[in-house]
Amino acid sequence: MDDDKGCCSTQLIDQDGNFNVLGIEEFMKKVKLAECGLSYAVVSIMGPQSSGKSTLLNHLFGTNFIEMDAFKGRSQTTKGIWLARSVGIEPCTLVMDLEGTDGRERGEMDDTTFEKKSALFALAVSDVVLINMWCHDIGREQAANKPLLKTVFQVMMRLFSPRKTTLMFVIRDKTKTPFEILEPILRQDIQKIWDSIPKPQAHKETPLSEFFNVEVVALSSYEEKEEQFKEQVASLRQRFFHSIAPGGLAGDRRAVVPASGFSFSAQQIWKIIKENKDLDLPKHKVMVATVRCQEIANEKFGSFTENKEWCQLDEAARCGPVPGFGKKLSLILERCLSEYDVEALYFDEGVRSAKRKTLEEKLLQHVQPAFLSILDHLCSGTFDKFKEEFDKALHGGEGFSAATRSCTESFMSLFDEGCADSVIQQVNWDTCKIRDKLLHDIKGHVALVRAAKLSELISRYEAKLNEALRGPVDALLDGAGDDTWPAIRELLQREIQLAISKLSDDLSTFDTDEQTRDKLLARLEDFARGVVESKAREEAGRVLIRMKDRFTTLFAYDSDSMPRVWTGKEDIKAIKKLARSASLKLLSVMAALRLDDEDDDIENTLSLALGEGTSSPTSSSMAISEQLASNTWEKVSLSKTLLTPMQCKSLWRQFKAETDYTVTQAIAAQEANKRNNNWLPPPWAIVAMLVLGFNEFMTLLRNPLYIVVLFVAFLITKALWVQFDIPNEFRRGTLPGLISLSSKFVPAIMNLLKRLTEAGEIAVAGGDAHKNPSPAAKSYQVGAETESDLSSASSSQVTSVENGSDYSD
Ligand SMILES: Nc1nc2c(ncn2[C@@H]2O[C@H](COP(=O)(O)OP(=O)(O)OP(=O)(O)O)[C@@H](O)[C@H]2O)c(=O)[nH]1
Repeated sequence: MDDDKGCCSTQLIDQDGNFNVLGIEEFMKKVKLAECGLSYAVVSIMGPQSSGKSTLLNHLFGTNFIEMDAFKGRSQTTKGIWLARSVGIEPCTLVMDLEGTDGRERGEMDDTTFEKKSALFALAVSDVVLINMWCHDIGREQAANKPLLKTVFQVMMRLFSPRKTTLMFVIRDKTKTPFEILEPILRQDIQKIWDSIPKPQAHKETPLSEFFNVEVVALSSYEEKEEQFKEQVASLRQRFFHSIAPGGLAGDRRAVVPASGFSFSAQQIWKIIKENKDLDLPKHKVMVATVRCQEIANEKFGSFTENKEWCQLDEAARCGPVPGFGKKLSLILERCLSEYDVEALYFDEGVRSAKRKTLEEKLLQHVQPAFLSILDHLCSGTFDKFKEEFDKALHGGEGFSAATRSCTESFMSLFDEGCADSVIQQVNWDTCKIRDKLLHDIKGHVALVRAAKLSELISRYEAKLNEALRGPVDALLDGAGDDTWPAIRELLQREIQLAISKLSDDLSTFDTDEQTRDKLLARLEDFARGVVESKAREEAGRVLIRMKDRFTTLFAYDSDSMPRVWTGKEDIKAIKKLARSASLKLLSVMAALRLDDEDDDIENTLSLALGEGTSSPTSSSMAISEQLASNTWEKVSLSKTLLTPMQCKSLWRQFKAETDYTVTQAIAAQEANKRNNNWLPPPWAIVAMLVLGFNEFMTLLRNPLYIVVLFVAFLITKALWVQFDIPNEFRRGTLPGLISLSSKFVPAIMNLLKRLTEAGEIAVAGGDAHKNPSPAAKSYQVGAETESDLSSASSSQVTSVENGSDYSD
C-alpha cells in the first residue's frame, strides 16, 4: 500500500464489487483523514481502459496507481476502484482510480453494470470527476466515451445532489488542432449527449450546467511528448491546490461528508448502489451524520467511563462527600462533550446537536448515581452533625426552641452549601427532594427529642405531684372527718394550680402548639386527680383496719390518750357507741371519692342503717337497709364509688364482730375489778354481826388482855395476808384461791416457825440482855420482815393492776 514517496493507496472496491472495509479503515488511519474535517477533496477518474488514467493520476497527484507496462500492450490493469491520497496537495485530496470502461475483458452486461455502478459511486463521492478521453474521439459519433457520458448523466439524475460536481474532460494526445477549436466541439458533443438522455419530468428542461461545472483540458501525449505532458500536468496540478475554496474545482461543499465519516459514507453509498436503490445524497448525508455522530458519541461515552479522573471521583463519591465534586465533574464532562463537538463538528447540525444531547443525557445519567450518593452522604452527615450539635446545645442549657431554630438554620445552610459544591454546571438537578428529606429527618428528630423531653418534664412534675399529694392525702384520710374531702379538694386544687403554672412556663420554651399544651396540662391535672383517687382507693381497701384502729383508739384510751383501766365507773356502752360512731364516720368518708364538690347522703344512710340505736325497724330504716343491699349509692357515680353499699354493710358486720370481743373483754375486766375491790360483807351481815357480836365486843372492852391478844392475832393474820398475797390468789376465783393457799400454807408456817427458831437460838447464844432481845423485839423483827413482805406484796399488786390495763388494752 505504501510507496517510497509516502503515498499510500488501497483497493476500495474489488472487481467483484466487494467493499474493502478494513482496507479503507487502515487507509484512513494512515492518512489521518479523520482529522481533516471538511477540508478534503475527492477526485476520481473515469475513462476508457488503458487510456492512461493511472499514468495521469500518478503524475498529477504523486500517487502510485499501477500503470500498464507500455511494452506489454494494452490490457486492463486497474480492477475495481482504487483509492490513494495525493502527495503535496493541500487540502488533503483523495484520488480514486476507476476501472476502465471499454469492456474488452468483461462481458457486455457485466461491464455496463459495473460501469454504471462505479460511475454512480464516483459521482456520489467525488467533488471532481476527470473524464479521460482521446483527442481523436472528439466529434466522433462512435467515440469510446460516449456511452460513459450517457451513463454519467443518467446516474446523476438519481443522486438528488444539491451540489454541482466538476466534470473535467481531459483530452489526451492532443493533436495540432488548437484547443480553442476542440473545446467547443467537445462541449457540443457533451450537450448533445445530455439532450439525448431520457430525463425525469422534473428535469426535462434542466440545463446541464445546473448539475455540472464542465472543464476541459488538453494534454500532450505522454508517450510522445513526455516533457510537454509533464509541464501541462504540473500546471493542471496547480488547479487542485486549495480546490475547496469558493470558486475552486471542489468549491461546492454542500454535500460534503466530514472526513471522519468518509469511510462509512462510501461504504453505505456503495451498498445502496449495489442494491440498485435510489441514492438520495442529502438523506445519505443525514444518515452518515447520524451514524457517525452516534459512533463519536459512543466513543466519547466509552472514554468517559474509563477516564481515570472520573473513576476516582466516582469511587470517592461512594465513600463519602467529595469537596469540589461539582466543579471537578463538570470539568471532566465538559472536556468529553467538547471532544465530541470537535469530532462531530462537520456533520449535519441537527443530527450533531441531537446526538450531543443524547450523549449529554447518557453521561448525566451515568454520573447521577455518584451525585445522588454525594447528596446522600451530605444529607446523612449533616443530619448526624445536627443531632450531635443539637444535643450539645440542649445540654449546654440552651432553650429547646432556640436550640432547634439555631441548629436547624445552621445545618440546613451547611447542607445548601454542600449541595452548591456538588451540583454540576451541565444540568440543574433538583436537590429539593433530598433537602426536604433532611428537613423532614431533622423535624422528626426534634419531635422525638421534644417528646422525650416533655415526657421527662411531665414525669418530673408527676413525681412532684405524687410526692406532694400522697402523704397529705394519706394523713387527711387517716383523720377522716367532715372536713376531710374539702381539705383534700383544696390541697388538690392548690397543687394542680402550682404545677400547671410552672409547667406552662416550662412548655413555653418547647414551642408547643396550643393543643399540645392544653393536652399536657390536662394530663397533669388528670394525673393529680389520679394520685388522690388511687390513694383513696388504696385506703378504702384498708378501711377495716383503720376502723378498728379508730375504735381501739377511742375505746381503749381516754381523752388524754392514756390507756383506760376498767375500774367499774366507766360507761362502757357510751364509750363503745362513741367509738363505733367514729368508725362509721370513717367508713362513710372512705365510701366515695369526693373530688368534686357534690353532695351525697352516704353518711346519713350509713348512720341510719348501721349506727348504734337503730334497733327498731321503721319504714324509712327499711328503705335505707334496702339501699345498703345495692351496688350503687344514690347521687354517686360508679366511677367515684370506693366502697359499694354492700361492701360497707359487710365491712361493718365484720368490724362489729371483731370489736365485740374487745367490748366483752372490757366488760369482763370491769366486772372482775368490781369484785376485787368489794371486801365488805353484805350490809345485812354487818348488821347481824353488830347485833350478835355486841356481847363479845363489850367483853373485849372490859378485858384489855383480849385486846392485846387480838392485836397479836391481827398482826399474824396481816403477815399471812401479805405473805400469801390473798387478794391476788382470790382474783381467779374462790376455789382456785383456796387450793393455791392450801398448797402454800404449810410451807409458809414452816418457814415462819423456822425463822422463830433461828431467832430463839440467836437469843440463847447471845446470853446478855442486850444481845438477847425480848419476844417483843423478835416480834418487831418479824413485824419488820412482814412489812418488807407487805411492800413487796403491794408492788406486786400495782403490777397486777398494770397487767389488768394492758389486757384491757
Ligand atoms: N498514447 C499515449 N499513451 C499513453 C499516455 N499515457 C500513458 N500511455 C500509455 O498507455 C498505457 C496504459 O497506461 P495506463 O496508465 O496503465 O492506462 P490506464 O487507463 O490506467 O489503464 P487501465 O487501468 O488498464 O484502464 C501505457 O502503456 C502508457 O505508457 C498518453 O498520454 N498517450
